Amino acid sequence: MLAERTAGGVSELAAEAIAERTGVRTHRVAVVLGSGWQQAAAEIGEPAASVPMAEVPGFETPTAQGHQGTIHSVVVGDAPVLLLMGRQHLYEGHAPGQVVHNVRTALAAGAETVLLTNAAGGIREDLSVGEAVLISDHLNLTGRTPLEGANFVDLVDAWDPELRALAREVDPGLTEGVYAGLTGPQYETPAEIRMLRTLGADLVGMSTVLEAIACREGGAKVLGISLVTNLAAGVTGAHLSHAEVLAEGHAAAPRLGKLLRGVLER
Ligand SMILES: Nc1nc2[nH]c(I)nc2c(=O)[nH]1
Repeated sequence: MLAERTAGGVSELAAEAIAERTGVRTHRVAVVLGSGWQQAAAEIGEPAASVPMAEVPGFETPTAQGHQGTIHSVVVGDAPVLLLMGRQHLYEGHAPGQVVHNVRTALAAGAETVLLTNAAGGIREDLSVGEAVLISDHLNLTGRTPLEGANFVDLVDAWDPELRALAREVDPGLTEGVYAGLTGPQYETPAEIRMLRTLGADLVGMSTVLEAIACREGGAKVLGISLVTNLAAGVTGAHLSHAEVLAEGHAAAPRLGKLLRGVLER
C-alpha cells in the first residue's frame, strides 16, 4: 500500500535504504530473478551484502512459492550488481505500481541496465523444457499498465537489440521469442494457447511485461530471458503443475547462472 500511496517517492526511499544497508551508493546494473532463476544467483557470485525485501520501503515479501524476497549486492568483474530475488505479481492482488516497485527502485539506485528473468510456458513448437529464450518483444495482455496520465512511452526496441546480441555472443545457441504476459494465476486453456500462438506469442507467463514498461519509462535498457519450464497447455496432452515448474528451474540453474554471469561480465 505504501508503494500505492507515495508512488514516485517510495522507490527513492527504497534505493536510499539499499545504499545504506549495502554500503553501495550506485548499482548500474540490476537483475530480477524470477521463478527458477534464484538458484542461478549463486553462480553469479557471493553477495557482498544482502537485505531482506521486507526491510526495504515499499516491498512486501513475495508470497509466490519458491521466491526468496531478498536483495543482494554482488560484485561482478569490478562493478556492483543489484540482484532482486523474486518479484510481486498482479495475481497476488498487487496494483501495477507495486508490481514494478522492484525495477523503479533499481532505477532509483542508478541502474541503467535491467535483466528481467522469468519462468514461462513454451508455445512455439521448437521450444523445449529447460531452454532459456531471449525475449525479443512482448504482448501485454494484462489489461494493466504501471504508467499514469499522458505518458506515451515508446516501446520500439524495448527489448534491447544490443543486449540480445551480447547474450547471443555468450551463448550462440540462444533463440529468441515473443513473451505474452497475462495476469494468471490460472494457466491457459488449450484454446487460449492456440489464440496466443495465432497472436504471435512464443512464450507465456504471468510477470515481466509491466516491469519492462516501467524500465523503458525510466530510460533503462532491458534484456529479458525466459526459462521454459513447461510446454504450454495443449502443446502436449500433459497437465501443468507449478511444482514441476520449480523443479525444472532447479535443474537448469548452473547453466542459467553461467549465462547470466557471462552477460554481466561483458
Ligand atoms: N500464463 C502462464 N504462465 C506460466 N508460467 C509458467 I513457469 N508456465 C506458464 C504457463 O504455461 N502459462
